[in-house]
Amino acid sequence: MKSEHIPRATIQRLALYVQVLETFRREGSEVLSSEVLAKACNVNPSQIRKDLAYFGEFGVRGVGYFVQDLISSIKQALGVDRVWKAALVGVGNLGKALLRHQDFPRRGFHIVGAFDCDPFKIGEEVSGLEVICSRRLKEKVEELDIEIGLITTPPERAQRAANYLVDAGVRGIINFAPARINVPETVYVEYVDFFHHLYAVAFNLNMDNQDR
Ligand SMILES: NC(=O)c1ccc[n+]([C@@H]2O[C@H](COP(=O)([O-])OP(=O)(O)OC[C@H]3O[C@@H](n4cnc5c(N)ncnc54)[C@H](O)[C@@H]3O)[C@@H](O)[C@H]2O)c1
Repeated sequence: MKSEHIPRATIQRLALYVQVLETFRREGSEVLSSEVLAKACNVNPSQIRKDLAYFGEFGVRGVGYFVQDLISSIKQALGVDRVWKAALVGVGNLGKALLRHQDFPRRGFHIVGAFDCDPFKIGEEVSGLEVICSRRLKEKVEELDIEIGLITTPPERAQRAANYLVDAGVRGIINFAPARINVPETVYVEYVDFFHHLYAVAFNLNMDNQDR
């Protein structure tokens, strides 16, 4: 892999390529031309070549990409060809839905700890996991080898949840709560908020309506 900085947009496109390639694989395709892959991903073929070039040489001139090989190579490049253990903090509506979602283990992300601060929830079982008091995060992160934290608390509690995770040694956080969190530079945070997508759709519909 080249040591230069890989843009975030490239990482996001690589995830998209895997998603599209897996669909082709399910449908029985073994080889794909770069044009077909590019069209399905809604990018141009040179963009795909540029993105893949960060990680090595892929594809055969005049043939295209071998679907399974490319999926394996991209997953290896992204570091998702292994199991990652995660903790979820905030076992409410969203937290429970994520805990019950079968795609996490299927894709190599095992949520092995569920934490909450509500005494009525502590001890409850959700999707085979006992809800544990968030004060015990540090102990459990060490015991269970947890590397990723998912925050699904109310926004005003997200910083506290992040503090628990950082203090426990977690270096990767996905924050589903609509709040920015402060963490040390060594901790990587991703924010997920479907309202951002709804805003984008609403904005575009609004623009279309104004053009009519
Ligand atoms: N990212 C998205 O697209 C998206 C979608 C829906 C909801 N959300 C957000 O997800 C969050 C959860 O929503 P919900 O409907 O599940 O809320 P909820 O009230 O049902 O659940 C929140 C849970 O967090 C727990 N909690 C509070 N403080 C805590 C702390 N310090 N440590 C551990 N647990 C703590 C509460 O006891 C509760 O069980 C909210 O911030 C909401 O805005 C995001």
